[in-house]
Amino acid sequence: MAAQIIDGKAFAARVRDKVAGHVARLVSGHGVTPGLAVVLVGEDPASQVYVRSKGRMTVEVGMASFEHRLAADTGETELLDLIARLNADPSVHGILVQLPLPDHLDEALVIAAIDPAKDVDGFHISNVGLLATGQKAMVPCTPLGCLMMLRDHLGDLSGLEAVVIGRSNIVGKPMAQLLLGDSCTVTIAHSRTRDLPEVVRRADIVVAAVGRPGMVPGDWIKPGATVIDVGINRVDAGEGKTRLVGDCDFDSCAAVAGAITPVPGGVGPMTIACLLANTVTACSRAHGLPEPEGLTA
Ligand SMILES: Nc1nc(=O)c2c([nH]1)NC[C@@H]1CN(c3ccc(C(=O)N[C@@H](CCC(=O)O)C(=O)O)cc3)C=[N+]21
Repeated sequence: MAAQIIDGKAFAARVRDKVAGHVARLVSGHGVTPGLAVVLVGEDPASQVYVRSKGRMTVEVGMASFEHRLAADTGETELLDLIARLNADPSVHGILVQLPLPDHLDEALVIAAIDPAKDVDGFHISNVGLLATGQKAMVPCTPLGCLMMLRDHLGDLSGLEAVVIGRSNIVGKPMAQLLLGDSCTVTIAHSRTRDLPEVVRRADIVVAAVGRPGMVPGDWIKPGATVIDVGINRVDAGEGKTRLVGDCDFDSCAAVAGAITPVPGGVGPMTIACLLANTVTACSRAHGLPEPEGLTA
C-alpha cells in the first residue's frame, strides 16, 4: 500500500486539545465558559448515540453541554420557541439541531431561526453567504475538518486541482468554497457529471462526499493525489453484522494515492472536533475576544 493514512482520530484529538487550551484561557482569563446546546427531535438510536458522544466530548474540553431531547411528534412552534430561548440565553454560544428532522418539520425554517452567530453547523443562509463571499463566517464542521487535514498534509494548497464529488449544502458546496478560498482550482462533480473518472483523474485533491459505498475506485485516482473520504456508509458484513465503509474503495485507492483518510477514523472524528472548535470560536466572537488560532478557516 503506497498511500500515507491520514489519522483523523489522532488529528481530532489534537484539535480537541487546542480547543481545551482556549476554553481554559476563556474560563480563567475572562470568566467565560463556552456552552453548546444540542437539540435532538425523535428517538433515532443512531442519533442518540451520536448526540451522547458530542455531549461527552463537549464536557471533556471544559465547555458546558446542554442537551434538549424532544418527542418525535414535537410541533414546529414548540421547536421554534426552544430555539428562540437558546438564541437569547447568554450561556449558550453554539446551537446544533440534529438533522435530519422528522418529516413534519421544515428544516430550512428551523435553521433560519437559529442566530447566525450561534450557528455552529454553519448552515444558516447568512453563514453560507458569508463563506461564499470570503467573509468571516461559521463554517460547516465536516468541510472545515477536511480543510484542516489537507492543510496539515499538503501545506499551501494554492494552484492545486481539487475535485469535490457531491454537491450537498452540508459538505460539497461549502468544501468547494473553502478550497477556492485556499486558491485551489475547484471542480464540483455530481451524478450528472460527464466522464466522472476522467474528471477525478485530474485532481491533486479528491474529496468524495456522495454517500455511495466504494463508488470511487483506485483507477480514478491520479498517482500521489490526496484523497479525503467523507462517506460514512453502513454496509452488510455478513453473519448479521455491519461495518462502516467510505465512498472510496479503500484498498485500490490507497494503492495509488499519496495519502488517504480511512473510514472509520478519518473525517468523522474531525467533524465532532470542529463542532467544538466552532463553539469556542463563536464564544470568543460573542465576547469580542481573540479567536483561537488554527481552529478557523
Ligand atoms: N446538525 C447536524 N450536524 C451534524 O454534524 C450532523 C447531523 N446534524 N446529523 C448527523 C450527522 C452525522 N455526523 C457524524 C459525525 C461524526 C461521525 C463519526 O465520528 N464517525 C466515526 C464512526 C462512528 C461509528 O463507529 O459509528 C468515524 O467515522 O470514525 C459520524 C457522523 C454528524 N452529523
